Amino acid sequence: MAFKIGLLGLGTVGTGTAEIILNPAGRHSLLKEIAIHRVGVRSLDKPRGIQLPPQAMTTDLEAIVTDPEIDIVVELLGGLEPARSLILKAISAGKHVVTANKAAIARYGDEIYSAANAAGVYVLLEAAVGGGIPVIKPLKQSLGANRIASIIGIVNGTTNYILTQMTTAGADFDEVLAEAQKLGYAEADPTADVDGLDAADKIAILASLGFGGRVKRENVYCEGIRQVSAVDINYADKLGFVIKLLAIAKGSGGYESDTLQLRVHPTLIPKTHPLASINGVFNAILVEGDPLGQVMFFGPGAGAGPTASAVVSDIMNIVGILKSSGKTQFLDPLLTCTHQHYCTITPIEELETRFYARFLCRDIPGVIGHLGTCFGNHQVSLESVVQIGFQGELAEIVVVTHDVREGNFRQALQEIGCLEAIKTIPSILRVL
Ligand SMILES: NC(=O)C1=CN([C@@H]2O[C@H](COP(=O)(O)OP(=O)(O)OC[C@H]3O[C@@H](n4cnc5c(N)ncnc54)[C@H](OP(=O)(O)O)[C@@H]3O)[C@@H](O)[C@H]2O)C=CC1
Ligand SMILES: N[C@@H](CC=O)C(=O)O
Ligand code: NA
Repeated sequence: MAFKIGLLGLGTVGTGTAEIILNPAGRHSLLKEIAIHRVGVRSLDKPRGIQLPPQAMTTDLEAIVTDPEIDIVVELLGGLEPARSLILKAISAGKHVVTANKAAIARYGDEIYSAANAAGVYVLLEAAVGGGIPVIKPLKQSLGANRIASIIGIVNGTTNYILTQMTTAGADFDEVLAEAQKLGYAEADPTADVDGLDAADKIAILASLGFGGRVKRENVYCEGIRQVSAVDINYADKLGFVIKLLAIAKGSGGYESDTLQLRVHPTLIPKTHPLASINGVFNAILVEGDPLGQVMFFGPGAGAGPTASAVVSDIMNIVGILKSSGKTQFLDPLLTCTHQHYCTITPIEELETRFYARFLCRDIPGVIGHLGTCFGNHQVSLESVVQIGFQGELAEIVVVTHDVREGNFRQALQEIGCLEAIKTIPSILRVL
């Protein structure tokens, strides 16, 4: 008897998922016991890249999540609604759920996992972070013995693809974004990628798993890559850095540590750092724990095949459990989410980090001295100050600070902004 899947969505990831299930040859034998029973889409007339029996296709998604024949609902719609309501309905109908929807889980994880635990069903989400990279299950299971100190990742394929193309080919932002959309990497609304929201969803999920507490999505500090310019990419290169969109979660005391720093922003990374060489659509997540030390998960972070690989592995995981126990009255605590408390997130102005700032100023004697005085007034110590180029009549000065409290750095910038010689401060970026 086959285990029946109700597939919600037949777009990039849905099609990739169906392709694997319909072509089990040469893969794990459990795949032969999985059948796509029904598929829910928005439009029945759209041409599809895969052949499915027309009678399996429907626009009535509620009928799928309540269909008594279906064992596992696979939600690959994206967006918040109707995804959230359909997941909750599937759970209350006793279905296990597999989803790639980080946006919905990051915001409604609390509601969804409470419902799933009460109903005795699994909600698995390996595809939601890092696409095809196994990172959710390793964090839940293989790293469970560790006190996690930090999780730092490049977790958005679209922005990494854009930054890589801008760095290596001097490509234009809008053109590369259009390419990423064509390749199926970007979200339906690519502002979620470009503005860092997708990465923020993902780090909220990873932090919750790594640090054993719930995270309020709105507490994740988030900046995207719109302000990263070719000029800064060049300066970063000259100073020995590359610019990447990083998602960072750091705890103060391991598992169930209550205070976390949680942020997404473009970051200058030393070229020697392991994350510096992660290019294109690839993602990587560097986890540091005690006693393990550092471990890095690397692979394709978006796209049909890689993401479907993660979706299908979750389906197989559930099928394996159903086959061996026949029921799931007692959920495996290493596969579920049972956190009850919310972590406290440190406000961004309290955090200490290095900064890169670029100033455009009149080329008059003493400017660098004035900058140094303003920084000194706010306990901001400088690691380097360089004046390399000109933009028209204006000199360009770039500073890199030592670790400083963000609040102090911002106060210093305010004072600097009032200096007669300073015209603008076009870029402020953090440095790892
Ligand atoms: N693309 C990627 O690389 C990755 C995506 N993800 C996540 O996977 C999920 C799916 O993404 P992706 O496949 O790229 O998205 P697509 O936009 O390519 O596909 C979405 C599918 O859902 C259907 N759909 C959407 N809304 C509705 C609705 N209201 N009613 C009925 N059907 C609906 C669409 O139907 P129709 O075809 O008729 O329009 C389409 O088949 C998202 O949560 C995304 O964040 C995660 C990792 C990587
Ligand atoms: N839009 C996302 C898709 C995978 O999660 C990305 O670009 O990483
Ligand atoms: Na993954």
